[in-house]
Amino acid sequence: MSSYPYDCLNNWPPPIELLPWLNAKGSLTAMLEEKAGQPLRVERSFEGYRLLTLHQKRQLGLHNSALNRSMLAWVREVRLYGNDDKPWVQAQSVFPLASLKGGARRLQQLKGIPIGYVLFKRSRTLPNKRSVCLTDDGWQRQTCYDWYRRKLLISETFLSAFLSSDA
Ligand SMILES: C=C(O[C@@H]1C=C(C(=O)O)C=C[C@H]1O)C(=O)O
Repeated sequence: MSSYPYDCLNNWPPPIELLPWLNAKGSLTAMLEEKAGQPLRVERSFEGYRLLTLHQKRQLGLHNSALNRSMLAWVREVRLYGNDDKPWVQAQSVFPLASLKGGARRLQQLKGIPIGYVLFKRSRTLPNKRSVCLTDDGWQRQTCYDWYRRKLLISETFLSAFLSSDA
C-alpha cells in the first residue's frame, strides 16, 4: 500500500486538477499517453552513475551504518513529452546498484523507452512510499517503489506546460 504523507504543507494544497496525477497508483506513462493520445516521447538529459545522497538513502529506507557508506546508483534524468512541443514532466530515476541485478539491468539500456513499460509490465500497481512537494519547477511527487524486492526512487515534476495542456 502506498502511504501518502504530503510534505511541504506550507505550500498546501496542490491544484485540484493535479491530485489524480500526484496520487496515481499505476504507471504515469500510461496515464500521460492516454491524455496525449499518442506514445510518450522521452528526451534524456542524463544517464550515468552517481553517489546516493543521504536524503536518497533515507528515502530508500536505509538506516544506521548504511547511511554512512558511499553507495553508487544508476541515475536517469528525462523530460517526458505528450502531444506538444513543451515537456509535460521532468523525471529523475535512481536505481541503487543492488537493485540492478538480473533482469533489472535492462533498466540501464532503456534509451527512449519509458521506464513505466518495464516497471508496470506485469502488475498495474506496485508497493510504494510517496511524498509530494512544491519545487521551483512545479509540483513534484517522489516515489520509492518496491519492484519485486528491488528499491527504485523516482521523482516526477509536473511542469507548467502540463497544466496548460488542453489534451
Ligand atoms: C515510472 C514510470 O515511468 C515514467 C518514465 C520515466 C523514464 O522513462 O525515465 C521516468 C518516470 C516516469 O514518469 C511510470 O510510467 O510510472
